[in-house]
Amino acid sequence: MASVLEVPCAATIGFDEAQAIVRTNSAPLGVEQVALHKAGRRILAREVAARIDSPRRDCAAMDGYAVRTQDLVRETNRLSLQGESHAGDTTPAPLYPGTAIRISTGAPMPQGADRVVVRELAHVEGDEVIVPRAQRSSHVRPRASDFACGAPLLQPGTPIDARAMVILGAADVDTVPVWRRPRVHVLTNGDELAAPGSAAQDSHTIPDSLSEALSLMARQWGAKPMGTWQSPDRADYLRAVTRQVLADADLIVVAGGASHGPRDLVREAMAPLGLELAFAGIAIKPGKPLWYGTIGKTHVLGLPGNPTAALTTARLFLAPLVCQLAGAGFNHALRWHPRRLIEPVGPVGDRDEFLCASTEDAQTGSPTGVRVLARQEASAQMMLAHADLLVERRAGSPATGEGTMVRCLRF
Ligand SMILES: Nc1nc2c(c(=O)[nH]1)N[C@H]1C(S)=C(S)[C@@H](COP(=O)(O)OP(=O)(O)OC[C@H]3O[C@@H](n4cnc5c(N)ncnc54)[C@H](O)[C@@H]3O)O[C@H]1N2
Ligand code: MOO
Repeated sequence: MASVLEVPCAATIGFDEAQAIVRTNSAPLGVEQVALHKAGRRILAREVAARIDSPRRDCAAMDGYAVRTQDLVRETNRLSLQGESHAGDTTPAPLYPGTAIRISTGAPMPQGADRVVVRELAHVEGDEVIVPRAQRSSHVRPRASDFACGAPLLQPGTPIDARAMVILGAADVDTVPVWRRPRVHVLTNGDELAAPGSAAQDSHTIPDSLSEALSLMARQWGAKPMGTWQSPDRADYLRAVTRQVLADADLIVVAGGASHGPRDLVREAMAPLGLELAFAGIAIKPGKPLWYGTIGKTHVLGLPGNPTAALTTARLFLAPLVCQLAGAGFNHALRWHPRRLIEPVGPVGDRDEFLCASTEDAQTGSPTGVRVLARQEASAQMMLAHADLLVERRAGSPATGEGTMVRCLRF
């Protein structure tokens, strides 16, 4: 990467190039072994193999009677009842010709039995059970028919969700190798900022609406939030905070102070700490002042201060960067999908646009439609209440009518 001093702040690159730079500069951080009960939402780093067969033995799939198919050749068949087998029992006694054993779902099949007659089809008379001719299903779950001991269960990169938890638990796994979570610090800056709840008493301030939002977004995509820090527009203060958080930051997210105002000091403040800038300025709307670099091994992502611009660019860059560092892969956060515009949109200028939009049912009633919100303002915040999607429109695209397919990303 070039030094901060070599790259003019006005340098503007395209969206795809900027994403490629962030992606290729970042990699998963390292592997740690974590107890299963703490592994929820983490990303599997290595393949995990089953430690046991499932089922462990041939077992009953239904409550009923374990029998031999050869004993069920007539329309009705009378068998002598000989004991029981329940889930958790040790191996039951073997089944002899002409006999049946009462069995419950999940219980081991007695040796010699090859099918279960469901309770509903049988009736008991004294110490005998009367069962019909063999039906199509044997209602037996063969040993290792779900998975065998040693079988690979989940591929590296799999997020450990509730479904993955079932599989890992079933395979008797108690610890799993997962990628380390990126430790993220959020740094907002501006003389005007005050913590939410404390702005009303001072009319010169505005609430800092980004600290908690960015911290939450980072956490939602797999980061470990380490703290939020507020700085006035002072280079010495910004530098001191940065120096302090560098001790345990994999990623510093900065909001504000990204453009060219006399008080946009963040990059200048970080330069003496070794900031290596990869880009500053990108041809997208909103988010033109976005910048990215590293200080040693720490990634630094600079978002514009306008809140909707900050959140939009965070969704496009912070979310995939966190996913990349957390082992889920950059594109895990970039699941673009097509939707049909339900209203026309205007032409696009010379920057790619990412528009706040809302999911709308198309006239067919299928939830595939999208409505681009009317007033797109990088500084507006209320618009976010309705924006559950971002719509991508490439630079130079003409106005387009209702019904056109556009690429969308969950916001
Ligand atoms: N001469 C130019 N001026 C501006 C340009 C430009 O290219 N040339 N870009 C504009 C664009 S686009 C944006 S976006 C803004 C962003 O600039 P900064 O990142 O330097 O942001 P600030 O100046 O610090 O703040 C902008 C705006 O956002 C408010 N803000 C900042 N942080 C927060 C926060 N944590 N919570 C709530 N609101 C915040 C701040 O009060 C300002 O109103 O610059 C344009 N200017
Ligand atoms: O690009 Mo700025 O991010 O318009 O608001």
